[in-house]
Amino acid sequence: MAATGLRFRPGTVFPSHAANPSTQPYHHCSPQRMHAAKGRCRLKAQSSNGRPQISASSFRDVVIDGRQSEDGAPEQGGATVSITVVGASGDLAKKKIFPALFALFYEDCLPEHFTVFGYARSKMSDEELRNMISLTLTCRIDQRENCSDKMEQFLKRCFYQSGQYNSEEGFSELDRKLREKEAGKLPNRLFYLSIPPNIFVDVVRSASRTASSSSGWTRFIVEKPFGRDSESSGELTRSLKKYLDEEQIFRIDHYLGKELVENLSVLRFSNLVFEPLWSRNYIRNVQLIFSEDFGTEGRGGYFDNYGIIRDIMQNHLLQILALFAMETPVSLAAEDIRNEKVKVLRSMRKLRLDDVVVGQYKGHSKGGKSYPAYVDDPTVPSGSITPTFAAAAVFIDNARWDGVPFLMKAGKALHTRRAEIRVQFRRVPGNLYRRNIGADLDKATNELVLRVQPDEAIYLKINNKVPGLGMRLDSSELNLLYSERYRREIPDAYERLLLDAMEGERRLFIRSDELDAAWAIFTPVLRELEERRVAPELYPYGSRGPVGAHYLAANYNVRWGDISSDT
Ligand SMILES: NC(=O)C1=CN([C@@H]2O[C@H](COP(=O)(O)OP(=O)(O)OC[C@H]3O[C@@H](n4cnc5c(N)ncnc54)[C@H](OP(=O)(O)O)[C@@H]3O)[C@@H](O)[C@H]2O)C=CC1
Ligand SMILES: O=C1O[C@H](COP(=O)(O)O)[C@@H](O)[C@H](O)[C@H]1O
Repeated sequence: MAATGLRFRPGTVFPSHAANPSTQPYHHCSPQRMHAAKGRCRLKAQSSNGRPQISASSFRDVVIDGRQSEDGAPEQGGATVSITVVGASGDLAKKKIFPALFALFYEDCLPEHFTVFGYARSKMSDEELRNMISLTLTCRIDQRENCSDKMEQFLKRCFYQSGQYNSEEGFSELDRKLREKEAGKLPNRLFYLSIPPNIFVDVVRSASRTASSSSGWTRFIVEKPFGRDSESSGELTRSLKKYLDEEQIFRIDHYLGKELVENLSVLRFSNLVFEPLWSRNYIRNVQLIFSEDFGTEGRGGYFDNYGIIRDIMQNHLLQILALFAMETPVSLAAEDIRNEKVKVLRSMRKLRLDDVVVGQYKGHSKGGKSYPAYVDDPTVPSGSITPTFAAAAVFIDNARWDGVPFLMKAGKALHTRRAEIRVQFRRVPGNLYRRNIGADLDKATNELVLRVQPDEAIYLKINNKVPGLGMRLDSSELNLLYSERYRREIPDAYERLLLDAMEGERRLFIRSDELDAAWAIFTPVLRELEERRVAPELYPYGSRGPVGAHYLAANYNVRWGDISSDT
């Protein structure tokens, strides 16, 4: 396989190469497989914008004989990357970022010379940070061979700096320690802002002034929420751009790092059977569904200021929609893809209040167990009307999608945890088998389901003849269940995105014009919901959500796919 310019990740092979051990997807890292994995993680030579970059591969290439000093810091020569997790004491850092960094290290996807720093106000020694990280290692790696050895090696590369978020002294001290670890190598620095949004700008101001790399790149991964509406988002962008170029800002939407979402474009653009059907001519409606079987437990304080529309719909579901509906990009380069996504978003109608249903979960007892209401959370103001559930019908006013309802549904404390994309096709015109199907022809239409999580799968519902002498049809599934088809584990979204940020690959990060277009769709309705104090429909914790969602779908002659079947 040609390597230059292409991105090879562990497992990016076609089955026809399976006989060649050097290209086999590796499942777990035996020494031989580790060697193969190194190759696959490291072959990328250019970032999507075509600029030469100090990619992970370059580290390995430049430092041919790189050695570590006692404390794990790299020695002279070559390049290095320092990853500073700002807000290191927080929930996301512990739950996702450190485990993802360790998984990348374990898979040999990090550069030869790297250092991880935690930064937060909490007082902690390096040892305490290491202890914290090791205790919260609940990643996919923890059952693997050599995990504890690798963990020890990883922890040696982790350090901590305590400081205020608006303090140039704190970040100057960090800069001093970073320089020490960089030990004269070409320094590249990645800051991950895993902090509440009200301090994003403080951190960027202080860190960019005092802790930017002197000669390598400096990048900032910015977590959501990117504002509450068009105005605050615009303000945030303007403030960040006082200190950073757009090129340095990596706005993360972790749904874009999920395997099935990444696969959406492959499915569409590399299979002849799908793309010709991908329009209003054959597709009746598209459904984007997110549900969680737990409430806002522990995050109520943050959540109450945002609500489910801002937490899930305006970003995760809308990003999936844009990828789903975009025209074929000129190439797979980040700017080509983001150009197409922004065109779709700009073609969308502003969401109307009549096309939205909001809900909030209420307390519920079942089987002797009681489940709290949203407003029982002590961090939620009493009498809050913040929606924990929303359903919406959105439309793309362009030639491809004119009149096709895109239905979104997102909720917390529902009966199941699931994220999926459902594509319901039109009925077969003049269907020869209509007698066998019955009166409701819409029930017998094809449905393509991409289950993003859990149990990743792609399946297509088709009408099929039940074997036998008669002519009875049923709805059956052509099912690609990932756990059966692929032996390898699916990486966490944060692994992919962290690696991308280090490689300067922006394809899965949100550009500022995409963000503006996304807020333009939702801001008017969010304002109206708040100004009119629209009361959410209450639904019991653990239920399927408000019935209003069914009426909304029925207005467009749609049945929710996740309700009508349970598959
Ligand atoms: N947690 C999650 O599942 C997800 C989080 N996010 C986003 O990631 C970011 C981080 O989230 P999360 O880790 O949950 O946040 P936390 O509330 O855990 O905050 C992270 C750290 O920031 C510091 N901090 C907290 N509140 C304040 C404050 N008011 N002023 C100054 N510092 C504060 C604390 O560190 P210290 O006191 O030590 O300085 C804390 O450990 C947020 O933007 C969030 O929206 C996005 C998706 C999912
Ligand atoms: O961004 C967010 O996502 C999580 C759900 O992420 P998942 O990868 O576990 O599906 C959600 O719980 C949280 O409220 C939201 O802020």
